[in-house]
Amino acid sequence: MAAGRVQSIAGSGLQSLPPQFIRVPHERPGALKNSPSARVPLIDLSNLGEDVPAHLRAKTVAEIGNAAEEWGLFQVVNHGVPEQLIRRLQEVGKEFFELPQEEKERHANQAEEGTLKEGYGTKLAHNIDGKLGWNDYYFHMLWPPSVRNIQTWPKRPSAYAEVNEKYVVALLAVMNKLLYALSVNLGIGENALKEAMGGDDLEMEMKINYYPPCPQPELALGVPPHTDMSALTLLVPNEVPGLQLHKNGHWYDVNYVPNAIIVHIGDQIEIVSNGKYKAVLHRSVVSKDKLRMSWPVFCSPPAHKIVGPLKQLTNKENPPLYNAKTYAEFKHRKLNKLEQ
Ligand SMILES: O=C(O)CCC(=O)C(=O)O
Ligand SMILES: [Fe+2]
Repeated sequence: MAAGRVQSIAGSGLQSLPPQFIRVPHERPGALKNSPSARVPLIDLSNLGEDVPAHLRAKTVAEIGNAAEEWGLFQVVNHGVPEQLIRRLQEVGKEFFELPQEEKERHANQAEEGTLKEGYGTKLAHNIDGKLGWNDYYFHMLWPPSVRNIQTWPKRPSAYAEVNEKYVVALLAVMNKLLYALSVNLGIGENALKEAMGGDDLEMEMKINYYPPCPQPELALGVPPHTDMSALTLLVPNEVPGLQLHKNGHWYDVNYVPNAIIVHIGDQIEIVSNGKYKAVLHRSVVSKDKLRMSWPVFCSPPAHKIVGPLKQLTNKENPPLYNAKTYAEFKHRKLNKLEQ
């Protein structure tokens, strides 16, 4: 099946949702009534600064550690990424999606089932009765500069590359702070997690999610339930809520906090921490009359890096709970639904 763009389908003025987007009843957003809005932990990252009293820093490290253990997701404020830069990132991403369809198609990726390829895309169903998400996306490598393929980035708007290059530098500092705090909280030395994720070879990938208004949002999902394969995912949404996380058998809305960055613990941090930190199960829902967009940046080890439970965290009483393997192998297995 050729990939129909959700944006084009949405723009054709439908009154009801085409069948390929209708989820089975138990997957529908309304299946669990009154899913409460979760007050996910909100953490002030300025308290990790060098000039902050030691007891405040220790308190922040503990807050981050607890959030990673209990929720696998939290939001950070005073993170050091300028508000204006986040706004620019969002403007240039939105402007790309507002280009004429033929121009967007010139950036179309060569998507194969179950993989993300650089460029503009729409996910294909994984199997014969697989349902589609109400979502188009753009995906490209962002960091380090040696892995960027600028020719796969949007060419318009013309500020796109410059804004993204600035954004990733600011975001790298946030990622480093988080990996530092997560390491210190495990009592394994402040650089241990960064090193376990590849040190300076750690990679960052930009995804822009575009969720147009949906005629029957109660029957659809934007992105179906999953944990991210990454180490950490750092996401900024627009102001339209839609991210939900699964906790204690319920789906909870993640509340929108202006200018906050949403941090997801991904599979690789769960593995190296031998399960102490939890990769968060999450999904996105869509809106009847509003455009939702989100900008997750996936921070992941390079393909060749072997990832397994850290030796310092395992012993006779705490045997390793995960098999060590390269990140490339992990991805291959997850995308093809093979046992890890
Ligand atoms: O749009 C969102 O808030 C979540 C998207 C997501 O989970 C993903 O793209 O991996
Ligand atoms: Fe995700």
